[in-house]
Amino acid sequence: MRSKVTGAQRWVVKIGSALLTADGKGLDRAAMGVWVEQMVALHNAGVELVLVSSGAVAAGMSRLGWSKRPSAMNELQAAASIGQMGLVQAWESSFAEHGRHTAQILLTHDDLSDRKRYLNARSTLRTLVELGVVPVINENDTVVTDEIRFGDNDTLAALVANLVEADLLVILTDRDGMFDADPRHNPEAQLIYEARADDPALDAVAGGTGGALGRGGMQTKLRAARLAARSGAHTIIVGGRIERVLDRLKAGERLGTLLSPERGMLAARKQWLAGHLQTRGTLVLDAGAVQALRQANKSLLPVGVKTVQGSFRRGEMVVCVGPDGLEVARGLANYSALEAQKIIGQSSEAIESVLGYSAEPELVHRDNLILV
Ligand SMILES: Nc1ncnc2c1ncn2[C@@H]1O[C@H](COP(=O)(O)OP(=O)(O)O)[C@@H](O)[C@H]1O
Ligand SMILES: N[C@@H](CCC(=O)OP(=O)(O)O)C(=O)O
Repeated sequence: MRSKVTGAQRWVVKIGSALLTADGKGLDRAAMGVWVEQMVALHNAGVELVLVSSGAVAAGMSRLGWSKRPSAMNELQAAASIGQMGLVQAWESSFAEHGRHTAQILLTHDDLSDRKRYLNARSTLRTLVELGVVPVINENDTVVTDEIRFGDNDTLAALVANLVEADLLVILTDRDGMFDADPRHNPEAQLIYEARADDPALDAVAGGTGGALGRGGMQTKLRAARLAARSGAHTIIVGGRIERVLDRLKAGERLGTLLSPERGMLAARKQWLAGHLQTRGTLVLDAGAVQALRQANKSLLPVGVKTVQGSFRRGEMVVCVGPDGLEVARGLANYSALEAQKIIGQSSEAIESVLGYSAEPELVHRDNLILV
């Protein structure tokens, strides 16, 4: 029984090109329908789901009648933009049969390394998930080159797992999981059931690149598991054609390869925060706020802040000091310095009328706060 999997509340499910297309002949609608049924069952069981779907290039190739993946970048990008239409239509109509909506999100890695875009993507995704809609994410292939060339949606899925703070990343692929050698070349290869994501022995076994349609192979899947582990997520690499694979994973069956993070989710996040040394401003707290942070492990609300110093943007690191000027904590601000100036000393309910909008009730959420 895999308790980390059965207990996971937020899943990112990534489906690769190798699986989505029926031997290069367009999208495998029947297979998509079977995954959708299972995803809907997970949803009904209270699991929050985000889907990362490849397959745009492969679907575009089929619409254009191309049998060979083009090597020219402009042709790949054209194929992706044509195929993306079919891809989202197929997901939307399949989920609609179960009364569920989907939402299309196209992202690039650059979007996620820019703090402001990162926060915007995060709040959109959170809102969609709260609305019970399944976001369907793919790379924005028109504006990127490296990712489409390397077929690296595995990395995108891991970045999404970090973004939505998923506890589980499920990478569905055309093999049963990660083997101790490339099964295409070594029929004796054995499935690895469990490992620590950071185990260096895995580098040697994940050497080969992918198949004709997918491009990343196991290497990008391993890297994805390591990235996902940074925010404390577990990763499962598993065969998407295994019967009722998602249902069985949810039931705790030992399928595929489970790659575990070295630390728990919150610990991983706090560690990441602690390594974030550059601070952009200071919040001076009143005695009550200092006590709430230190003794009750609470979030910092605007009402407990007396002054704001420095110039910081939403998402940047600020130092929190007590009335005596001594550092109490540091954390990521939910509002910029200019916005913070306007809302300090006020109740969280007042944020909306002061700013004209309200992002979060806290100035710094406790998950983004480390006590000093
Ligand atoms: N150690 C390994 N275990 C399993 N598969 C491997 C391994 N090394 C390389 N591979 C290859 O990786 C392929 C899956 O990657 P890829 O084609 O990129 O799929 P996807 O489109 O699902 O991302 C498999 O078909 C397999 O041949
Ligand atoms: N974003 C592109 C390429 C991504 C890709 O091939 O990734 P994968 O099959 O997951 O290794 C697509 O949708 O076709």
